[in-house]
Amino acid sequence: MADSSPLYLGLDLSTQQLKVLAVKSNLETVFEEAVSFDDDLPSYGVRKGVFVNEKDDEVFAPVAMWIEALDLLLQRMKNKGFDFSRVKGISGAGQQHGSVYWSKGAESLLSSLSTEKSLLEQLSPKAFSWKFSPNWQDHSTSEQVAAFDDRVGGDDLLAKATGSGGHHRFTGPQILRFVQLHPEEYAATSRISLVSSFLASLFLGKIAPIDISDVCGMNLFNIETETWDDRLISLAASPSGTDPVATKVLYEKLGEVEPDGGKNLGPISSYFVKKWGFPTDCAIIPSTGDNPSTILALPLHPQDAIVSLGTSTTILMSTEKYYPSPAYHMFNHPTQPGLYMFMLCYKNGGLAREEIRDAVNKAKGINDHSWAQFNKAAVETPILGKTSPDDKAKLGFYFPLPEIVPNVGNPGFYRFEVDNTSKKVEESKGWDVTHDARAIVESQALSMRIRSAPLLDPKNPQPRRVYLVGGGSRNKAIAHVLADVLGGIEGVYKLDVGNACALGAAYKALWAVERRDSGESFEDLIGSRWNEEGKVEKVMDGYKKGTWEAYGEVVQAYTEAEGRVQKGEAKGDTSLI
Ligand SMILES: Nc1ncnc2c1ncn2[C@@H]1O[C@H](COP(=O)(O)OP(=O)(O)O)[C@@H](O)[C@H]1O
Ligand SMILES: O=C(CO)[C@@H](O)[C@H](O)COP(=O)(O)O
Repeated sequence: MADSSPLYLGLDLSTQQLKVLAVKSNLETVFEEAVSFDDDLPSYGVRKGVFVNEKDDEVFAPVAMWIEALDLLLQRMKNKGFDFSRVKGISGAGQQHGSVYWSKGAESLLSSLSTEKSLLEQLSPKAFSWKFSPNWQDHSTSEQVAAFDDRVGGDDLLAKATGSGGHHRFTGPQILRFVQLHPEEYAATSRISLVSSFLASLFLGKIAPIDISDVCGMNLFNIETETWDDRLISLAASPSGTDPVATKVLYEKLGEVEPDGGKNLGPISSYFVKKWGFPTDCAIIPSTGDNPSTILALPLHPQDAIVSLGTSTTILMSTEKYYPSPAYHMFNHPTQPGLYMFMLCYKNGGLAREEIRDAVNKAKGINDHSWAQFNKAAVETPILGKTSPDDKAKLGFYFPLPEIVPNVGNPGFYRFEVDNTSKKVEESKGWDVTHDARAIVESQALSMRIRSAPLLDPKNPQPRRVYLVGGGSRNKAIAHVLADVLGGIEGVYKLDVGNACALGAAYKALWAVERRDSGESFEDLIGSRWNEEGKVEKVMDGYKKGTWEAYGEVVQAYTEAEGRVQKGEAKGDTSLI
């Protein structure tokens, strides 16, 4: 007999793809599908999911492309025989910070969709006052970020209030720039969604509220008072920052924030029932950011860290401590009031590693994008590129794009050498590009190690476990170097679950629908059904005596070299070879 047990869908609308994953109540993943923006929707002409306007430091994506991706994803699911009638709940994960500007007619369009036509035909362009969404790689808002920091007395006070100092990609500065550059389109905007709440809105058939965790990526929400911060809303609303009418208008465009990550926002819109066969009682649960969603892909212990090796590279931890600093981000936990998510986000993550991979291949006369040479070089190069204890340590910083951590506006590649005895840090005259394969992963991991230290128990300054997720997690050489630098008392693990953000979203939908009452926590419900066998694979030992300590010895030199890069005092190179 055909299985008719409930299914829960998690979608991930990330930079390069829209993915979906379905789980059963016992947490078993039974279906996965994806649409790649570059490969499956070439007519938009995006590269790696985005358009880049280098002149103005803008990075953005067409909203229509995401809608067409959803049409295509559902069609592919149907073609594969997916049984929509079993879906009892849907939640999602969206690339963070991006904003979608709905037109005045949007709600009525969303609520009266005809099954004769696709979502794309009916919503684009009419449902939007602006056809693009700024992407998290955008770097165009320096002026606005300075205004945000100043508004509350500096980036440390902004971090205290909102969980982060001012950041180019954060939605508040992006909205202010939109107000300044596109006043007519802003006036024609009825509501502003994040990418996550945009996704939920499509399924709900009306504008969904912004989620309690993803809202922390806006520089607009005060985590301490648990409400929009009036000082920052009024700044984003008008360049003067003192226009009460403009402030009121922005409050209306943003709407309420939903405090319960497991709230049933309502049943799925009738369009999806009639067109695809979803049941009428399928619940739409708030979508959150892709990073908050990732920490829901497994029951995370205190002192555990997740390293997400996607387009961006992030390190995530769940913590009871609200310990804000402009050096990193704190978000509300997506399901548990009183818990927080710590995050560092590197723009030069996957794309920078790919540049080095290609340079290493080129140096070896290989003209493709395979990882074999990069991996060989990363594993065979000794720790910090030192072949003997007296050798100088090699430290590299690889920023083909402007970087978030540290805040570096000018792209470039920087190589330093550290004298073993004097600890003097000098810019290198250059080294063989094969050293860069290890050096880039060491550099990214050292940054994570140094900046996550305040969150770890000082008596136990290593994570308990490091979990790797995202496209790069299948790479054992990267895991090897990360393990050397970060340690990990129990080791380094790969979360073998397909897409962790989509899985976290599917678990969130499951928890929201099946929790006994609003008191049953996500951790309790998912923890009681979780069996790590088949889902978690140990890929490396973590702590290796001597190795972890060797990296400890260059922490100071690393901080000094990074400071020079940040202050523009290092020369660097514009190419690797
Ligand atoms: N074998 C591999 N080794 C290292 N990196 C890889 C490998 N396979 C894929 N990647 C990286 O994974 C990234 C995409 O990760 P993914 O998690 O799918 O993306 P997104 O962040 O858009 O969700 C690419 O930028 C690519 O560099
Ligand atoms: O900007 C951030 C987090 O602050 C990024 O992590 C985005 O959320 C995009 O994620 P991916 O598409 O790389 O998964």
